[in-house]
Amino acid sequence: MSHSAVDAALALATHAAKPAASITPIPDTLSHRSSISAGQSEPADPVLFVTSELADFVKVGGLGDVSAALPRALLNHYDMRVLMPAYREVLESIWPIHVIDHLPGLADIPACDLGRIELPEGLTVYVLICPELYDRPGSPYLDESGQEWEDNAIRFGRLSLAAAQMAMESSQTRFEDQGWHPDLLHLHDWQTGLAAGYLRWNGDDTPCVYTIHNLAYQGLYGPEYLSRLGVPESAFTPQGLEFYDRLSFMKAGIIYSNHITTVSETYAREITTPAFGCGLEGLLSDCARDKRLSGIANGIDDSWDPQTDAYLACAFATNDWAGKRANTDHVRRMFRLAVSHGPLFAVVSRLVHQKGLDLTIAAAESIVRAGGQLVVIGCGEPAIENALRNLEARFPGAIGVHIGFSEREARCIFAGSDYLLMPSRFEPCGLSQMYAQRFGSLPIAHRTGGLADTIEDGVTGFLFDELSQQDFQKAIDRAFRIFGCTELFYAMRRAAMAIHYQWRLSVTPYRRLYHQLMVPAGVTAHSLRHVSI
Ligand SMILES: Nc1ncnc2c1ncn2[C@@H]1O[C@H](COP(=O)(O)OP(=O)(O)O[C@H]2O[C@H](CO)[C@@H](O)[C@H](O)[C@H]2O)[C@@H](O)[C@H]1O
Repeated sequence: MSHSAVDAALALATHAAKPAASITPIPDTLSHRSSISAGQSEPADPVLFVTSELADFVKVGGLGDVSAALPRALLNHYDMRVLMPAYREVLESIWPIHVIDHLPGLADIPACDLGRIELPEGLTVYVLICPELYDRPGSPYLDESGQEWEDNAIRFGRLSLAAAQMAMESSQTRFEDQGWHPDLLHLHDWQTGLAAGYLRWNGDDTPCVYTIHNLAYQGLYGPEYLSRLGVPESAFTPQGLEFYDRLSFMKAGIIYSNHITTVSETYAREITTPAFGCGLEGLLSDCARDKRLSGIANGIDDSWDPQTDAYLACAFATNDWAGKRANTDHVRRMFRLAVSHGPLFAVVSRLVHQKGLDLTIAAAESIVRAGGQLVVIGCGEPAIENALRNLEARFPGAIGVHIGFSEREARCIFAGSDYLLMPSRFEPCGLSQMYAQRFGSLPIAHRTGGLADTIEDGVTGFLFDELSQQDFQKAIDRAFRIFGCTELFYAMRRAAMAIHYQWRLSVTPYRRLYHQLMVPAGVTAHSLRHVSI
């Protein structure tokens, strides 16, 4: 059978769910004004992208990747700038920081300095210099022993407050950096949710887009934090940011922002249901009804290219399967695995309940018995880390585990593996499956969220419907069978490598959304009330 005949046969055999329509499609309202901005004949609209991670400095998971790529992808159309905390990794980076302003504190939130860093590709990053909150070892969210920083509410209250202070139109405190002042805030996840609240409580109507990357992390704190964070008592109601007697950063973002997005169309629908809504499904259903909720899929940046990736043992292109095999051999050596002709399965993941590692751990023995091998890189919950270490000890030479975080190793594993296991319980978008596909590793994944939208079952990977050991095992069995049919296997690889989820595709819906929300210059209805937050 020729390659194209195999491809056609595979395409016919697929049972994949096609990406469904967005629950709130963003209407095409881009006017000449935006295109003029794109052509740079008048200044592009200023947008502040507020995030707790940026892969240039620090990345815990997918948010770091998105924050590094999406603002850069939007730079052609907007004067996009990023705001983030000056963690130790930022302070110790090679990039000079120019201190440009001082932001006052509020209640228990300390005052801080605002620095500016110029990153490659013209990306300006504002950093919050507040060593007492951010200059420490550990991750942005956890201390070195894996416990949440006990002052996270204040740390991310500080980030949210800074975003609001920078956007406020108050004549007294109006922020401006050489004429730059944001006309729109793009907030990400619970760590930034209070920003929209701080604006509204001060009568400021600067538009806010709030993107949910993971609804499961909500930033919930006791009512004593109302006064500590300077949140008005009147906001502590079920219609405000109260969530079962606690203050919810996530709910603040949803309630006070103009529009909510999440990172795939399927997840946007899922979070309006009790199974995925984490208790916020009612509110999110209301948002959907009011056309305030949309799904805009993530992309992946151009550095994910097996032909140019400097981290790989051997660059390779589609059909250069010897080149791909050189990477497989390299990964086997990295993890001290035996020489083998069987398939190499991989996990590159945060080791958390969401990712269904319990299913992978339970399937590992059957993978080894069937002649496969497994490599894992990840870090997270100690119980999962220990279970994986035990697995490695039980199957030396067949299972290799690296508890840790390494971009280089992750890329080598995507390039060297045949299959990537992602039995996620839920997956807002998922980037790893897209990286794997680019590098010719076929994802085996639960049909949920962004996984359902980016994997075509039997063509660019394998999907299973029910989150059960049995269904997952069936998908793994199918992968073994395909591995034995070389032509089919290579055809799937080719199909997976051919898809490229470029950020360019996500830029258009974000532009439409920004455009819809930004009031044309000169007719802004911003409150010019004197406020001091
Ligand atoms: N030990 C390790 N070493 C090196 N790299 C590692 C690693 N562990 C994970 N990574 C990398 O971290 C990223 C993880 O991104 P994902 O999107 O797959 O999941 P995450 O749950 O973090 O993101 C959340 O936000 C993103 C962004 O919106 C959504 O796609 C996702 O569904 C949602 O859960 C990938 O780039 C992966 O390669």
